[in-house]
Amino acid sequence: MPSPRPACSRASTSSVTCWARTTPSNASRSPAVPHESTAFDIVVLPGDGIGPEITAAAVDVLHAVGARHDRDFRFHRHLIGGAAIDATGEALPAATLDAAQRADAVLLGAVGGPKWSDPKAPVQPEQGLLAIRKAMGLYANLRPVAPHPAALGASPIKPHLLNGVDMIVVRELTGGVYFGEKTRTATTASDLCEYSVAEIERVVRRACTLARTRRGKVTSVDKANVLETSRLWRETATRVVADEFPDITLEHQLVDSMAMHLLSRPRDYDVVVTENMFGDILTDEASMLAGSLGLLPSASLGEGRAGLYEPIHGSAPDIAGRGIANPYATILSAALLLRHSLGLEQEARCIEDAVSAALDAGVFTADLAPQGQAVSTREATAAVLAQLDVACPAVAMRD
Ligand SMILES: NC(=O)c1ccc[n+]([C@@H]2O[C@H](COP(=O)([O-])OP(=O)(O)OC[C@H]3O[C@@H](n4cnc5c(N)ncnc54)[C@H](O)[C@@H]3O)[C@@H](O)[C@H]2O)c1
Ligand SMILES: CC(C)[C@H](C(=O)O)[C@@H](O)C(=O)O
Ligand SMILES: [Mg+2]
Repeated sequence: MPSPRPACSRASTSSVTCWARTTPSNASRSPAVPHESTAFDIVVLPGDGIGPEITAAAVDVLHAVGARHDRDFRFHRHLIGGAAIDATGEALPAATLDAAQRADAVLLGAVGGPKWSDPKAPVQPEQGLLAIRKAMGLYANLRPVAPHPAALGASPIKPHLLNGVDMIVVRELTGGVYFGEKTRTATTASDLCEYSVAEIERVVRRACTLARTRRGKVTSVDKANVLETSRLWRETATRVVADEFPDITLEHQLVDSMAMHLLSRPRDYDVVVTENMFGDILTDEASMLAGSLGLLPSASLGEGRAGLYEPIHGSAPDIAGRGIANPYATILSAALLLRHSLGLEQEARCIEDAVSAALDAGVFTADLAPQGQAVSTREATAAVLAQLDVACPAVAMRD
């Protein structure tokens, strides 16, 4: 297994030229043996809002990488979310789930939007996303946070706090309050938050395995001063680390103060493991370390090889259809797909280096750029495609 090393953009002129690589090969999932095959079936779920724009960008990049490396990526588009509700009445049609379960990997844009947000509607787009995660057993959602040196100016956090920040949040994805029983009367409502020991153990093990390939530190985030589920979480995490990962430094952090420390001393964190809802909220907050929601990719993994890859952001209805969404988070999610599901580490690095080089070259969409200097989604994608040559010369020659 290659040891983790920083990704250095060859085009970089910044004094900090290495973009910390946050997802070392095969580090966070069951052994991913490099694939013998050169043909791969990738299910693409564009979804709603900016989903179609950003998945189109990532597919373009995958096509280009596939062509350069003689890989046959076969894309199969299916419906999910609001688009699926409009067409079939269901947020996750059976045909979509079936295709996803047979694919080598799934690339998803985003779901949801005002068109489908009536709380009284029989089905909501977000249910499709939760259902596919659950049905595919994708319990570990890896959300790397490594601010790019060229984009530090877009962050509201002081640059001296950001240099060297390199963490991965491992968010539990198929349990907790998201999936507990819901009740509703005219005057009350409840959402049950439930976790089993087995659910906590497996995600903590995933976090510790990942930490072993990094700085060996795991921060477990909970609310053990109030919640029973958090007390079970803390107890279980402590036992798993003591029994199985004595080499890992484990610290516990309450989620409210974590929200503060994340911004005041983000460099201190290596692997952060937490339950479903805390992970959702903390990672949107952490995106401000990187400068934009549009920069953070994610990988949702289970025990099998196939995973689901999506940016952490949503369907951004406020900018949908305008061609200005930042495609980098989705393109970087495609890189995670190549690494974790297809075992194509070199190709994954190629994409990451190309995005890094595009950022170094100042190719910023509106979420990152000073007013008047922003490029469109397509221009940003074109810059990544152009940088594939610069970022991967050795691969280009080999092929
Ligand atoms: N994984 C998903 O499919 C997912 C994730 C989060 C939210 N959602 C859904 O998305 C809808 C909108 O939610 P929201 O507005 O709270 O969150 P959001 O992430 O869609 O948008 C929040 C803000 O960030 C901006 N933004 C997000 N992605 C961007 C990108 N790639 N480039 C530039 N700017 C970007 C948006 O324009 C908006 O101002 C809701 O229906 C929500 O349920 C879906
Ligand atoms: C849309 C919503 C169900 C989803 C979540 O909360 O998991 C989103 O916020 C995310 O971060 O992927
Ligand atoms: Mg979220």
